[in-house]
Amino acid sequence: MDSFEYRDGVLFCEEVSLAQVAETQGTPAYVYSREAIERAYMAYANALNGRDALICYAVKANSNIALLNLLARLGAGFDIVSLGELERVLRAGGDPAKVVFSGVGKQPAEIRRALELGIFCFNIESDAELDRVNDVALEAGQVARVSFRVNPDVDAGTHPYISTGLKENKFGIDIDQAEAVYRRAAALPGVEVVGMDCHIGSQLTEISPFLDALDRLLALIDRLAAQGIVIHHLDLGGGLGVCYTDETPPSAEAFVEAMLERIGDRPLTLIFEPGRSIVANAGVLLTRVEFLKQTGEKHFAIIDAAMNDLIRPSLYSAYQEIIPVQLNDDVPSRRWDLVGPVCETGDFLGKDRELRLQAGDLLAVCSAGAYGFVMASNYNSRPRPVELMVDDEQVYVIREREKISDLMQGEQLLPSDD
Ligand SMILES: Cc1ncc(COP(=O)(O)O)c(C=O)c1O
Ligand SMILES: N[C@@H](CCCC[NH3+])C(=O)O
Repeated sequence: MDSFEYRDGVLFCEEVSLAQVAETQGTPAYVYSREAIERAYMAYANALNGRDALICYAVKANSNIALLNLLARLGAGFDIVSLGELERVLRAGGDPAKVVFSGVGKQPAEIRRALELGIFCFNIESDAELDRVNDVALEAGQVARVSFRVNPDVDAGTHPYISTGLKENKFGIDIDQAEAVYRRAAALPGVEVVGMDCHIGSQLTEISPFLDALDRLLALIDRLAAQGIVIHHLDLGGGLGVCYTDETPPSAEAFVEAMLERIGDRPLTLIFEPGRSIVANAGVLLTRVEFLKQTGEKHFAIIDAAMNDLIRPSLYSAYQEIIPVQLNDDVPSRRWDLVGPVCETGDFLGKDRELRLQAGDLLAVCSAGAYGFVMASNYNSRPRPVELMVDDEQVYVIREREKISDLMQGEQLLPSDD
């Protein structure tokens, strides 16, 4: 987290004190560093230098339009999974011609709109979806460019909830059935076969599962070529992990170089769909300690952020580092469970954390830039946090804190009984 560092005992994001940010913007608050986002994106771009490639940022990781706009300015394409994400990309100034559309359940209206905008490619995940895309394209008088998401049946070695490349997962087309699907697609008038894609899971900390998947896909590409079906692009998905605590994932450069080396001089346009590795460590969730409380042997710090603001710890038992915004060596250190105000036992952001805490202290939950705000909910009728982008000395509100009135928007009372 280079863009976040202590200066005289206070945590800064770039040139901005996070204590100051909490004072002016309140808590909980998501704070992102522009510099960190751009650096993470450029690590991919530089490693691909000169190669025919597209970096399609996975919008699901963090879909704020200000953030998408920064990436679009750097030339990014986008990996989307819904009409909502597609419209966000457009609003952010993204180029539809650099959009790939993933996801297992694309609706006809979503396909229609994507065709109308001329996206780069549909990443198709089943036989039935192929028929739907073909039908919608024919109705629209268009031809859809398609790739098939091949499930290579490799173990990504990650949390079972975020592993996607095994036979037992719902994603993609079994590699053993893929040839037949490609042959069928090649004969359909509403689609043009252009690519192959895969995505084997998220938060991968080793290169070897990517290489295993790549080898299986390259062999399939060769088998298809022998049948006259030419694959023009290969999309390796996202999935590169980040350091939340002591993980040591390969750098984006090392990862891209390993893929390039294995692909050699094959005439393939390469696509990557990174999400987490672009934004996770570019963001923190700022929160304030409301109360300290002891029950039996346990010490709880009740903070103003909760599982509805950041669900990863509750959902995946994910570990996110939690650090003080202002260092305070005068207070004794002890182990705390950091819990939110939501009425669920599973509402915690960290357990058993050694910290020096007093009521009123500010904390930063680290690595919260990916799958943070986007997975936030209004459970317990809690307004979602403000999102802020720091750029050098400036702080920009890129999404206002929700108001109580926002929570009831669209709700209606029944007509009165009299
Ligand atoms: C198809 C696809 N592409 C890209 C991503 C982004 O993955 P990550 O955030 O792990 O890079 C995901 C989510 O895991 C995905 O499902
Ligand atoms: N939301 C998950 C990752 C899911 C990846 C989406 N395909 C996480 O927070 O780790």
